[in-house]
Amino acid sequence: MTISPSYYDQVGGASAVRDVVDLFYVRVLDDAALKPYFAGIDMPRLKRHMVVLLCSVLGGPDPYEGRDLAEAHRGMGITADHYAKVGEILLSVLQGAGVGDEILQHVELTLNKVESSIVAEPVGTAD
Ligand code: HEM
Repeated sequence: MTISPSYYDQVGGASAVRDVVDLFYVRVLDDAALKPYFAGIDMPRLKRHMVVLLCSVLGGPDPYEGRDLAEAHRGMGITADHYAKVGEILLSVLQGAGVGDEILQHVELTLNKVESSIVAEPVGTAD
């Protein structure tokens, strides 16, 4: 019987995820529309929490112990457009790091699932 390695192992573990997260925030802060959200934020701490979250989404060994995503983003007024931009940056950095389609799809699905916790406006409502 073959036990296939977790997505976490396939992407190269914590050090690969750290590299992805570093580049992710470089790209996010490089975007004039996104940068203001991060004014005054403790970026090393944010990066640490994002690394642990992304590792756990990929099936890594440690559970995410940062704040609940709804609580962490409450009151920021994040729009669906800005959310989409951030999601695209994450997927493009993962793709640039050589992460395969199956894992990209898993991350995209997860991003869709947590969107309503993070954006400040109703998601997917017609009126
Ligand atoms: C795309 C999905 C997103 C994920 C998975 C995510 C994940 C996280 C995580 C894990 C934290 C740290 C929570 C903690 O303090 O324990 C955080 C905080 C934060 N996020 Fe996000 N985030 C996302 C989208 C966004 C977007 C779209 C924006 C703004 C455009 C944003 C802005 C922030 C800011 C400013 C903080 C710092 C909050 C603080 O320390 O007070 N995030 N996010």
